[in-house]
Amino acid sequence: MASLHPPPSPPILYSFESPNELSENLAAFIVRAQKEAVDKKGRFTVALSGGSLPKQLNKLIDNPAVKWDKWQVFFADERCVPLDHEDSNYNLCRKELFSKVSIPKQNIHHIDVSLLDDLEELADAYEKALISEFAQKDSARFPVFDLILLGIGPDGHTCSLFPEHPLLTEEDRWVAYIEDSPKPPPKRITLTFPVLNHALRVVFIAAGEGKADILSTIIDNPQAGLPASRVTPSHPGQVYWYVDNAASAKVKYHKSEFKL
Ligand SMILES: O=C1O[C@H](COP(=O)(O)O)[C@@H](O)[C@H](O)[C@H]1O
Repeated sequence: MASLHPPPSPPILYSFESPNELSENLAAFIVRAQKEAVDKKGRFTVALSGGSLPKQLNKLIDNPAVKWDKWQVFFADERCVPLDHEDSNYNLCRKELFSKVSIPKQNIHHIDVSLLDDLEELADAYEKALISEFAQKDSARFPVFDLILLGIGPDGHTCSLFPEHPLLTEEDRWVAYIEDSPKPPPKRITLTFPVLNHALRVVFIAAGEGKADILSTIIDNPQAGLPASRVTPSHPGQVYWYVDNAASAKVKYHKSEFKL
């Protein structure tokens, strides 16, 4: 019998000459996603990562098409440290983006640092922040982000979902915590696969030859089951890869031509 649910769409891979060209085209894509979301629902829900990602959003700054007051910003993962700590993903995004644009403070949903001593409470509180943004306005079992922006680590991790970690099998929670991250700092919270796999658009961003080996494993060999390969949003969700040619040098998968 035919399934009622179409299978996830294959990823779309765009590869650009340089990190600069990557950032420009990524900005154009984000602006289009924002317009679609705002026209439809009056708001744009985005999850940001830390690492190398925030810098690559630089072409959004000073772009008059960006309606910052419509953005509702969450974190795809966060390190459980104070907000002004050098390991904080919030702090990194603040330096690279928030301090340069005008997102209303109440629309940037960071962790509650008064709960840093109790990670279960902290993850629960973050999940509640997601529930109040999504569950009251949409009626889905899991939040449906308009856009989730992700990075990849050299071991194939994404968010704070690390290879072979028990969290890879989480099916119910929206936000989970870990205390044993193989990459420091050890204590983190993360969106789970059910959340990633209900998003409308998930974009992985990677630049530089240091990402070349892991990128080819994630994209060309998804059966290896690395965390980034497990991001396969259900219909009508779509995974995109925005990478530069140095990062995609070893990838055999078909590269699409970028068109807006
Ligand atoms: O620890 C983390 O690492 C990943 C990848 O970082 P990158 O520097 O290799 O881009 C990042 O996406 C995640 O948010 C962060 O907590």
